[in-house]
Amino acid sequence: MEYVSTRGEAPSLSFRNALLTGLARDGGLYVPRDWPQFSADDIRSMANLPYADLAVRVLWPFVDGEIERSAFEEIVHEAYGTFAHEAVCPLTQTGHNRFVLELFHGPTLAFKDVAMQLLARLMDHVLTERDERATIVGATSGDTGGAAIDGFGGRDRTDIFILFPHGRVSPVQQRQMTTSPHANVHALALEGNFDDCQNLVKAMFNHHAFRDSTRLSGVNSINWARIMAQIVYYFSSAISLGAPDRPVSFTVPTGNFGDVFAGYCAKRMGLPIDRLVVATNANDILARTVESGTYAMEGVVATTSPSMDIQISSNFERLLFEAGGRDAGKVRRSMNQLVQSGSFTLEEEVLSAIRGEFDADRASEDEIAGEIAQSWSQNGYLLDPHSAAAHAVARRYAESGVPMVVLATAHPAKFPDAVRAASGVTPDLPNHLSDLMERTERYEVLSPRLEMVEDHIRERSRAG
Ligand SMILES: Cc1ncc(COP(=O)(O)O)c(C=O)c1O
Ligand SMILES: N[C@@H](CCOP(=O)(O)O)C(=O)O
Repeated sequence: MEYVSTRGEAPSLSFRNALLTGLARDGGLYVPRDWPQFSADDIRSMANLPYADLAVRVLWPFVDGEIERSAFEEIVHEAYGTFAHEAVCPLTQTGHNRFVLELFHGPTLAFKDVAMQLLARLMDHVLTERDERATIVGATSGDTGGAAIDGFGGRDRTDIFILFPHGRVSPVQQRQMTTSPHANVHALALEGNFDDCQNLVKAMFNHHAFRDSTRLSGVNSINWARIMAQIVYYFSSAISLGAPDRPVSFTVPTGNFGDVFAGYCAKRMGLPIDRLVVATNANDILARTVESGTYAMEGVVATTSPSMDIQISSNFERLLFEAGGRDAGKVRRSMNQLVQSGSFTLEEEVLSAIRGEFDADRASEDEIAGEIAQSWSQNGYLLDPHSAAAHAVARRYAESGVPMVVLATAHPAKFPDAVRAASGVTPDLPNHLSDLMERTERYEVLSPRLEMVEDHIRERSRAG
């Protein structure tokens, strides 16, 4: 499979090169040249497969031939062997025709593990085959960082640098990044918000001399392989609920638009998805965009769902590319306008293509707290604030006869203060993290200046 950039000016790449590249050299994001297709019979034949076997079936067309099939199977099985639940991503029913897809049974209790456990092993495999090293950079609003550090920590071929907004992640999230015992892990607390961290990561990729000298690789959802891995759980949950013979809708707590874009990919591949509902917190740029047709940045407010406190939603660019008929010129113009004026307006046909697939809505802080409380008192089911935002929004989009699956993207124990305040219950961390708050922290505080961050990384990277 070949991968093309959403901005049309970078060379197309093979799977292995797209995996190691992260952001395209023209500033765009890679997407597959074609969408693999699964017929209804293909999907029927996937019923009852264990999660790892299903992942091999769904993902193989994206990898096809570039990694040996037996090695790929081994990597996938090893990645999902790290999950604490036999089903990997189990479904729980929380209401009439409403289900929660639990994506938090991985090592760091966040949905990021589903992709990161696979990505780290795939990168390691390719780097070993090529006898190369890489410098991994990532920006996080809390969860990507911990998951990446768990995936890459101790791997000899990579040094990993994670930029997080100082003081704006939960204490559990911070410690998952700052207590790694591995020398190849570097946690960097930036004086700024998540968008500042993400802008710095993109600026490092766009600084080609730095990028080449440090052999930069990215693990944010700008990396296609992150999205790819997340497609699988749309298949597993929809098949459990009757696909391909019954359509299913999904509500997805959204920030960088990676997770919900993976649902869109699943639909393009033949999975009968009815609606994809984008759920935001008070940082509702995506809900406003779908309502008004204008993507307009405002300030970020800190919420109890910090991983969604985002204004620059990277993967929306992938959707613009698809909804605009893969017109890279249009994407470039919109992205340039965003940089210059902080907003862009969608053409009528692009907006109507988006509205044809997506709904979007927000949950306020009060609604999120109310949802955590209601779910606990009615069902004895604890939601974390991100999942609660989606669960609250999902109630508004119930359709008779179509199951609604709400993606639960984090374990409530990652956000104990917000969960306790809303429900009166303090969720416990699982055993493997029970001493997390006593572990010694190691991190550097930096100001969000490109030269300073680059110098810091250059001095510590072993890849150059
Ligand atoms: C717990 C949680 N929920 C939801 C999101 C939003 O996901 P995405 O950025 O893929 O839209 C994130 C961060 O990515 C997260 O960590
Ligand atoms: N919410 C994310 C932000 C980064 O998103 P990514 O999916 O692009 O890595 C986080 O938790 O860090």
